[in-house]
Amino acid sequence: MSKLFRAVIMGPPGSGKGTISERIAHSFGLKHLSSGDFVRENIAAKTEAGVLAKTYIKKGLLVPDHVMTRLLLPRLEEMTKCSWLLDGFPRTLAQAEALNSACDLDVAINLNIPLETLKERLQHRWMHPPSGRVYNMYFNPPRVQGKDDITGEPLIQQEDDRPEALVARLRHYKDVAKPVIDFYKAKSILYTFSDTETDRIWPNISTLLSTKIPTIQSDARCASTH
Ligand SMILES: Nc1ncnc2c1ncn2[C@@H]1O[C@H](COP(=O)(O)OP(=O)(O)OP(=O)(O)O)[C@@H](O)[C@H]1O
Ligand SMILES: Nc1nc2c(ncn2[C@@H]2O[C@H](COP(=O)(O)OP(=O)(O)O)[C@@H](O)[C@H]2O)c(=O)[nH]1
Repeated sequence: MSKLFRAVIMGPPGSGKGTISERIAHSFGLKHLSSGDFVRENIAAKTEAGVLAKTYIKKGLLVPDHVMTRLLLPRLEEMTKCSWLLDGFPRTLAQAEALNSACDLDVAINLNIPLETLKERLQHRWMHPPSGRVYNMYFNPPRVQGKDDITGEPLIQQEDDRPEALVARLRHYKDVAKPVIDFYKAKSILYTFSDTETDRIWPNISTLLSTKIPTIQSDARCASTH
């Protein structure tokens, strides 16, 4: 049987996790699993974890670790035949430890993007909340201004993407992400990419993954996203 490949992608809000994950999923046939999408699906389906998660998100808080792991780990356990890339999880050391007990990771991608770049990007990020699809008015604008490409539904700007909220959000990210980064560094699977442009980072990530995933055979390719 072919070897399965498991990776996580980390980075502050606006660092390009979603954008780069889509490119990886498309180029390497990994399944893109987004924790934000899982949360939104559970909220829409009114599952027990979804109802609980909603109360935190409404207050602009992270969902507690035990709720996130309860939501995510069973989904990962179902995917024994897929190579996957996990985006948005783990965000805390407790989540990284829980994931470590459930499976072995091959690579942890860490995006290191300057603060000014993050501010600029998030100021222009528009989102389609039901699907989690994101746009940028310059980098990847929607076909019709203010409308989602697939459904035609309106796009919104998230409150916490506004510059005033961002600095506190980034400080919080740094505090909780540092132990996770150290955890993966100690396991020698951490790969950090620093630049202001996704298009300059992407060739380096692509080269890394080409060496790490020489032959994902067809039975381990799970091309669709989430
Ligand atoms: N690993 C996680 N731990 C705790 N809460 C999470 C996690 N993943 C998602 N969430 C919750 O779901 C919400 C939506 O997640 P999502 O990743 O789509 O957006 P986000 O926080 O705006 O991140 P980013 O801007 O980095 O894309 C988060 O704001 C958070 O409340
Ligand atoms: N200008 C610019 N915008 C980008 C670049 N890469 C991603 N974006 C946009 O920046 C925003 C944040 O990217 P996203 O993938 O959502 O980041 P995430 O929060 O880490 O998942 C989105 O609106 C993207 O379309 C880039 O290289 N340049």
